[in-house]
Amino acid sequence: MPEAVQIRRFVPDDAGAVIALWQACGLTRPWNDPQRDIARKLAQQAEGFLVAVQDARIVGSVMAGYDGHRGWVNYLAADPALRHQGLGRQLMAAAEAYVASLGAPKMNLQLREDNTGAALFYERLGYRRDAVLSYGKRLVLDGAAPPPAPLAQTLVLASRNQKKLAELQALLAPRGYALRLVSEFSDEDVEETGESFIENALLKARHAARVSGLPALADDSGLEVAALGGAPGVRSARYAAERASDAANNEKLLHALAGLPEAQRSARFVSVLVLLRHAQDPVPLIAQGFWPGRILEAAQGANGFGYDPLFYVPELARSAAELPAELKNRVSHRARAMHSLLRQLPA
Ligand SMILES: O=c1[nH]c(=O)c2ncn([C@@H]3O[C@H](COP(=O)(O)OP(=O)(O)OP(=O)(O)O)[C@@H](O)[C@H]3O)c2[nH]1
Ligand SMILES: [Mg+2]
Repeated sequence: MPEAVQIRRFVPDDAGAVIALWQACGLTRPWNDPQRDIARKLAQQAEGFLVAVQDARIVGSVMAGYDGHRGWVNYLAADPALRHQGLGRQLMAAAEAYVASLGAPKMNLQLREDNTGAALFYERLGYRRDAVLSYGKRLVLDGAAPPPAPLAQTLVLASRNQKKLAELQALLAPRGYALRLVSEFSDEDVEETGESFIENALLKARHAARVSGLPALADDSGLEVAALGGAPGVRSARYAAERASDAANNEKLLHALAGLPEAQRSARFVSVLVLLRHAQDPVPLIAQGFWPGRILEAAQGANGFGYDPLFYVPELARSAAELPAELKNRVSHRARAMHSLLRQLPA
């Protein structure tokens, strides 16, 4: 006899099974990349992404969220082998409870006009067809080939941090850009004298564009801890000392927060990206990305770099150093800044 269905939050390891389920239920469409849809949900109200599990198998899913006016539900899927057993109803009840807990006064959903089976299902749950037309406009063409790059395909990266290089390269490769490190062109160290991430990123990018003759990308990033008034902030790399090791910085941070309860350990990573077309570019492209979390009491995980082992990501219930590189690169401050930067590039 199969065990009872459990509904729980989606975790990244569920992705393969969930996508297979969506395919079995006919929910995938060429213009919606399911991996990207999952990544987007993990970045927004991730706790509204639920799965149904039976005998350690994913048999259902639902994505719910609240936009400040209405609750919305997407990707409701129930294993076709378990039809008519109340699984869809159970998932919808969980989705409704979630958006109601956020204060949403009404749940909305969209159905394709020819999906009469689903229409009957929702009517049985008390949903009524609204006298409205649904309009949409695509802002990102997920399924389409990437637009041609407007810049030279090779950019110089104004950084000496190999971990940043790896993350930024992975983010830019799908758009056809390659990165070369500034150290190929100059050994000179740029002093990061700015008070803001933007100022420091500009200093680094100007220098790299000048010594290489290439368009330049710089990332200035860091960790802001609320209880420390935003420190270490722009000084994150040199918090414990000039050229401090990650371990020394982490140790100093733990010490500074010693004894503080969880509720007072909130923090965020910040990444500012600057892109200059040339060394004198008067109109730099600038993008900022933020990643909220909190500081753990002890290091967890071995991936990533810097403060990753101390940075806990509540939506994923893991430290940043426990995330596979590919997942960190979908949800991090750097990924968010890069998506914003890419949106500013002319198509
Ligand atoms: O755990 C982390 N995960 C991250 O994803 C991350 N991003 C930034 N940081 C911290 O902030 C400093 C940046 O300082 P920063 O922008 O000056 O970079 P950097 O000095 O390492 O290299 P460069 O690019 O300046 O050459 C870094 O060293 C780290 O301590 C991170 N820590
Ligand atoms: Mg630096």
